[in-house]
Amino acid sequence: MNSWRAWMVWGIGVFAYLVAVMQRTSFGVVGLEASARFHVGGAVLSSFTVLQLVVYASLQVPVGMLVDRFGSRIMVATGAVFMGLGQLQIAVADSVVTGIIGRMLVGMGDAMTFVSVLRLVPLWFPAKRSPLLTQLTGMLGMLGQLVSVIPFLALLHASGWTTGFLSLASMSALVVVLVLALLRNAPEGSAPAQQTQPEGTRAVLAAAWRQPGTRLGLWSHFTVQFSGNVFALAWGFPFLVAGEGYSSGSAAGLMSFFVVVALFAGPPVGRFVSRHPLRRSTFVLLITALTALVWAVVLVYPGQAPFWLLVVLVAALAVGGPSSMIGFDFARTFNPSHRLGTATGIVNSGGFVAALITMFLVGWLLDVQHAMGLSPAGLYSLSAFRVALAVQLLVMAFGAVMVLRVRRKVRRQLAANGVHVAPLLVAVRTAWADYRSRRTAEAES
Ligand SMILES: N[C@@H](Cc1c[nH]cn1)C(=O)NCC(=O)O
Repeated sequence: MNSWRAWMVWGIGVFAYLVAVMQRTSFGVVGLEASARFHVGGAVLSSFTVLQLVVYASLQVPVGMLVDRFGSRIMVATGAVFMGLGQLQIAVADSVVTGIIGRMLVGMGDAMTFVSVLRLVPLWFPAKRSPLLTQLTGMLGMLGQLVSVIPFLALLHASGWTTGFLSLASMSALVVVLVLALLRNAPEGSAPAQQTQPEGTRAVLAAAWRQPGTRLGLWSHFTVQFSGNVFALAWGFPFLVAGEGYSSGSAAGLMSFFVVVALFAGPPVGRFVSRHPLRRSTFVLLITALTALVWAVVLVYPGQAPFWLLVVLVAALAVGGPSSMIGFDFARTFNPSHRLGTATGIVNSGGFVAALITMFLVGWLLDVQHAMGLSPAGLYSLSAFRVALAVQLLVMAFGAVMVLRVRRKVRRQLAANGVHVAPLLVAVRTAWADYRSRRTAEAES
């Protein structure tokens, strides 16, 4: 394996993903301008994001199957073409319908990128590097969110809507050129994806789904990622400002802190996964329990929650992003490479489906309380948010139960292959005893 080539291919893949994240988040940062351009309020504007996410989530499995069939190169390039066309459309759109079509095109292209880029990792790098590189892919891609918050917003303010979105479209054009010129599906000599696929497309899907490791990845992604998405993409800002009564400047600060924590948490999570592959689901469950606990404290806190508590909440939510990458690690370690795209697509639909369901439930619970006169202080009152956001605890509990159920199957499968996972307490006690005897041996030598 030619290592500089592997790094170049991965680097181009990561750049394509970073641009996809930038396209994905670009609309969210221009809420005020979009409101004026399309003459609509927040509710209609949020439907732009929701529809984009619906398209993204519903395409994950088909995209995964296509990546296995045609390889990453063509899928990443096609994704960039769709995103470029979507942003061109937004650049000239002046009605809600034409704007939504643009965002849906962006969602389609975005859906094709992450799964395809992740598939490059095990094909170009040795297995021991995969957990960390998977984390780094997610982490570096997140920088795209900062690009849309800072330079894109500045350009749009300086040169106007059309120039801003045309510049985004040109970034996708650059991705198409780079990918077609330099990105290859696999190192020379290893057979291209479509030739190594011994089963038909449907059989690949069925086999990926039947593998309990894929479903453990799906439920891990479902359980640990959605709360952060719901917060960052939909309800975090209204909760902090209208519910908790903080200024929009403080809320924006917390949102930026979210990105920073998610960025820095990636490598430690990757290292943990490399060192303790048999404790991946336990890690997911611990982070979920921690998130649920912090949410519970925030939601029952009498009156306005103190700022430090919200900082803790945002940190817990942000760690959910890198932790959800463990889901892709399950997909990779339990599936052969010819169905890795399909398995990754199945996993990636988990967190986004959970986020969409929860976003809807929170909105619905706010509406119901208001309609029934249960939130006299207003639709977005703190008491109404408390009830509505508590629904997340149910979704987390459901996901955790599914993780535990599928994990039993995975452990039975591992045991059949001679790998026995000791109960956590036994493993911790053994590790502690090993550590103590190492220290004693060091002290005596
Ligand atoms: N878990 C996220 C990515 C991530 C990594 N670090 C923080 N977030 C994920 O599943 N991403 C899919 C995508 O298309 O972005």
